[in-house]
Amino acid sequence: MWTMARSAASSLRQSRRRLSTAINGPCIVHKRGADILHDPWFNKDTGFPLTERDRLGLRGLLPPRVISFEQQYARFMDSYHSLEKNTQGQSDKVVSLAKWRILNRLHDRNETLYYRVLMDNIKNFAPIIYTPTVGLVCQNYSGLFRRPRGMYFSAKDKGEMMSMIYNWPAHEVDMIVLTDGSRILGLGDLGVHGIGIPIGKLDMYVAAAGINPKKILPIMLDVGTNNQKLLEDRLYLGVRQPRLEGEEYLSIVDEIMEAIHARWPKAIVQFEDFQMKWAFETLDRYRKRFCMFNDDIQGTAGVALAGLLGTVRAQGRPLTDFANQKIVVVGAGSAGLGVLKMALKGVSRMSGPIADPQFFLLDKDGLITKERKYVDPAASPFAKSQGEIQGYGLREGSGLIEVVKSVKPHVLLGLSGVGGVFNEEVLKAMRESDSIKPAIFAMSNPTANAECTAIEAFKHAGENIVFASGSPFENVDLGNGKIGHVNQANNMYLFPGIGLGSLLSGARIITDEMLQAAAECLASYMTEEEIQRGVLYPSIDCIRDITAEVGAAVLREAVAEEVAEGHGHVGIKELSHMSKDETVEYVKSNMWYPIYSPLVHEK
Ligand SMILES: NC(=O)C1=CN([C@@H]2O[C@H](COP(=O)(O)OP(=O)(O)OC[C@H]3O[C@@H](n4cnc5c(N)ncnc54)[C@H](O)[C@@H]3O)[C@@H](O)[C@H]2O)C=CC1
Ligand SMILES: CC(=O)C(=O)O
Ligand SMILES: [Mg+2]
Repeated sequence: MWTMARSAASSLRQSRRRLSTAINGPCIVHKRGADILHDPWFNKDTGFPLTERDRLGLRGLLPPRVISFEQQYARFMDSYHSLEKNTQGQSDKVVSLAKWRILNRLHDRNETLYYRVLMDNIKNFAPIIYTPTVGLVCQNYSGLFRRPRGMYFSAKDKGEMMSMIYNWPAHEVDMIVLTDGSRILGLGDLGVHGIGIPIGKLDMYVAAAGINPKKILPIMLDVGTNNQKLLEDRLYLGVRQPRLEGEEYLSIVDEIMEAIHARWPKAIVQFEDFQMKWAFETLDRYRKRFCMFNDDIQGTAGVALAGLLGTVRAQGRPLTDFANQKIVVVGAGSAGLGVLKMALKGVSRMSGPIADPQFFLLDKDGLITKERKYVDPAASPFAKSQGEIQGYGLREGSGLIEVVKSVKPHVLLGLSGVGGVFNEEVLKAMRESDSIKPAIFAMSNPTANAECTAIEAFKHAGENIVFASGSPFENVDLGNGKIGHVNQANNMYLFPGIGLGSLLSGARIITDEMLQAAAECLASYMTEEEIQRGVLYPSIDCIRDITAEVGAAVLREAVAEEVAEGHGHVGIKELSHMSKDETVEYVKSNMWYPIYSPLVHEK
């Protein structure tokens, strides 16, 4: 299946142009008057037509003039551009937070308008509501907090979660992103402040996958924090106690999972930014019982694999050559190990099982080998034996520069969370890579934690590299009329499609094959011409289209594997009779699109 379907790519190009604009039907609302104006799900601000104002008891509660959606949109964008102008010259932090605030105020007030401006300006706004600014927001959460968003379950709620879950006002929930705040991006344990991440991820679900914002739910599971600074902060909003551990911790996660499942048995749960030990343990514990996945392990792996296959194509080699690529992965955490696990599977699918894949794994203590006293079980398949590294003159704990100099890798991939670890010396050593187009993936987030910047990579490693980063960087002007293209290797290209495809198939569980299908779909999205220019991933402007394709691929795989049960009125029989194109259309037609729907009051 690992082939590049050129015709598929060109039909995708066409479908990118006809963005699905499903008309939303009327919306039932159980409130009236000021309660509607104060509910961002239903509020249209000055956009309520006069007849609706009469029907809903709004007459007199708004200025008389009706402002159209387009006018409201233009007014917001004007305010946004004024803010950009007025904050010129101020620090990045001040500007980013000011932009986040203006978007957040709109989010709090009018979700339809918020999601439309987000969708239409995704390239400019994703860096604000998602990485990197979301990291800054989490770090400053206590100070920025104005009103809650999502649900908060804490260690103090043990035994109560089954009833608490019914406090959420929406009857239907499709998509949940759950965190315990223990590893927020590369920023470490941020405790309850980590809620910003599920919020940002779910914003991407709405913008990219068209999940109805009334059916999303960010959840913070606050089991304490080991961040001393937060524990000592008198304004810290979370539980001021060290993190629960062991069985005590797991029993809390069990409880929330049972509560979610009891109220919304078909909801998809995305685990996000759990520290490694719990990321793997909870994935193993729940993946056969609930429809869930871990984005950092599984979503990241698929995105990285798609990029790695792109680098093989960029060298003009057949995909089967993937088995011969020398890949150095820096960071043996949930993300790095997820990538290697999926890459190993990819290699054996393409070339059959091979004894010693050319993968070299480093953590904070250097190269991981079988000589090491303790190797995490998830990392042990990638620990090198003496025999495998002898020829390279390497040993247990060899440093990064030593490894790069002796291995001459085709790919250097960072998921360490450590900013600048790909220093000048390391990048210069990549000039001796055995690849004609060495690849540098600095995937850690947010920007300050990237292993190197785009400018550093092109400057030190050479102009012939392909470069990808987890957080966005500008393309690099190489000064000779050429541009160094910057890719964003971020799991945002997959998680919305994984969630959407699982939802629309009514999957009982999310299998490895469904994730593999998602990765394959992303891998085959780019044309040969794009790949040759070093463009490994689509522009974020196309994220809704790529998500529809990924969603369809996941759905079809769920059906093929007989884990699908159908969704709404569309049963398994209908799903299994859909052609590939029909599946894509079906997925698109289920995407929510932000327009004002007529509101119908029902008691
Ligand atoms: N671009 C993307 O889509 C994604 C990026 N990430 C990023 O990856 C980073 C790591 O995430 P996790 O694996 O979950 O974290 P983790 O905490 O589980 O693992 C970090 C790993 O890096 C290693 N490390 C630390 N310092 C190092 C050094 N100086 N040299 C080599 N290795 C070092 C640690 O020993 C550990 O193995 C974070 O910054 C996160 O934002 C994670 C998921 C997706
Ligand atoms: C992108 C993401 O999931 C992370 O950095 O953790
Ligand atoms: Mg994450």
